[in-house]
Amino acid sequence: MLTIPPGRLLLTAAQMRGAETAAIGAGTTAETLMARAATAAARAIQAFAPGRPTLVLCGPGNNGGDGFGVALRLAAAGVAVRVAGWTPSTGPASAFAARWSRPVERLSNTAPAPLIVDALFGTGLARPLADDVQAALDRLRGAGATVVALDLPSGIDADTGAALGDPLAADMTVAFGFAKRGHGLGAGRRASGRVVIADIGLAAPAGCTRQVAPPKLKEMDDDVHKYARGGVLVIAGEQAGAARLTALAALRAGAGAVTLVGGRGVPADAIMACDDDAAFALLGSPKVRAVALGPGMAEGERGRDWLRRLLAATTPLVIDAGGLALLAGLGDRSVTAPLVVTPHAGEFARLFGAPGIDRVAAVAAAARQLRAVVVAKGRETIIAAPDGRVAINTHATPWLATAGSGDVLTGIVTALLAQGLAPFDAAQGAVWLHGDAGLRGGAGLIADDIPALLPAVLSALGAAS
Ligand SMILES: NC(=O)C1=CN([C@@H]2O[C@H](COP(=O)(O)OP(=O)(O)OC[C@H]3O[C@@H](n4cnc5c(N)ncnc54)[C@H](O)[C@@H]3O)[C@@H](O)[C@H]2O)[C@@H](O)CC1
Ligand SMILES: Nc1ncnc2c1ncn2[C@@H]1O[C@H](COP(=O)(O)OP(=O)(O)O)[C@@H](O)[C@H]1O
Ligand SMILES: [K+]
Repeated sequence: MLTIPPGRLLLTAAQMRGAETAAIGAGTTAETLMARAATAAARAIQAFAPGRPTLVLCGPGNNGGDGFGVALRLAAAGVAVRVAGWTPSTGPASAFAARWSRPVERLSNTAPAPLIVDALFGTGLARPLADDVQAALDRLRGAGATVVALDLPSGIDADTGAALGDPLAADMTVAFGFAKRGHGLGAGRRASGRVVIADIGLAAPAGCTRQVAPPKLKEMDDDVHKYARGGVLVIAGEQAGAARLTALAALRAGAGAVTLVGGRGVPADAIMACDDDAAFALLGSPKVRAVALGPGMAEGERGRDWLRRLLAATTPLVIDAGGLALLAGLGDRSVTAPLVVTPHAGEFARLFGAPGIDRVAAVAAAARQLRAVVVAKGRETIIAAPDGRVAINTHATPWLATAGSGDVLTGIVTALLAQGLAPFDAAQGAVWLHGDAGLRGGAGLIADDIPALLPAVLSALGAAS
């Protein structure tokens, strides 16, 4: 049995401003927060690349203020530091800039150094990088310096990870207070390098997005029986491969018994086969604790019947693949069953419309609208619950982008639901296990390998032998 511990928080720029305002309201000044940020960053830099001649690029806002603070601390520690600025500092940053008594070089013609500290823009980046800033970054990029970004690589949108320019790729990013969503998404994920969190005494507001954490395994009761471990029913179409992958994955992920309807030609092995009528009869019995609908399924009246029936039932349900196409065509999407849907990008757009630049917001809205847990699969898988909770999984590999990989994920989610996990926890646990199996398989991975890798994944989490 898995339990899902809370993972690392990922804040938006607005949530960071809220945390800052609350701290300032409680008596901490903006200058104190900036000093804490600079001290923590200077320490992290000294540990990462000790004593290296350094160029600090300082922007006009508080990110630049952090940069001046870092420059002052590195210089005090005896490091050869130069500062280049773009436009004069404003707000609390100007106090830190004023303490820097050495020259401030012009960003447009400053020479590189072995270590570059990027303190141009952080959470306040509001528009694409200006041409002269971009030109300076492009010139400095060519020098091959080690890059440390303060809070975010300059040019990355804090909320979406979108590139508002072409940032210097950081070897390390020192994030102040909390990681931001942009560190884990899109271009921001690539540009951030290793993300180190510097505690500056801020409290996070409620309801922040989290990164999916590795699940924890609780020991299995030694007198358990197969149906107590969770029976799964898989309602598949005619494609035997997809059906078999889902059913096998459910078994490997700990379902005690898996019954498969459809998937013509699937060999019996450990999978129990039955027909639609027998499966209807099983619904609601203790032999079926969760149902998967859709692997290998084409659109048609049989699938629509199943969909209507399952949505109006109370057994936890996972809908994927062909089941999602049927759901997209359904006029009334009211749901009573605890529901998890697992669309890839194309299926998501068909069901809910194109997500636009803010995928997290789009997936959260979809979950609210459908009153279901939505698992939006991809390089970063975004998992949203109807109550507003959102988690992001990056523990995966592009080798998982292989035919049938999604069918395997469906089986794992269904098995975890059958074991009694709540839909949001089952979805997170399954996505992490699937990602970990992919990482273990590595190069050459095909979907058939993923169920076979699950025993090693579960053992590493401490499954009882
Ligand atoms: N939130 C907090 O509690 C703390 C934040 N701190 C720092 O403050 C940063 C946020 O500071 P700010 O809100 O001042 O924002 P930034 O310093 O990230 O950038 C804002 C400044 O850049 C300008 N600007 C934005 N986009 C631009 C663009 N594309 N081209 C040119 N100019 C642009 C704005 O007009 C403003 O002057 C954080 O990333 C972090 O580094 C730290 O000092 C510690 C505490
Ligand atoms: N670039 C990527 N990096 C990591 N994981 C990926 C990437 N692309 C796809 N995946 C994962 O691979 C799986 C593919 O699922 P899906 O598209 O439904 O495949 P299929 O329909 O062939 O079964 C999902 O779990 C998805 O998150
Ligand atoms: K920065």
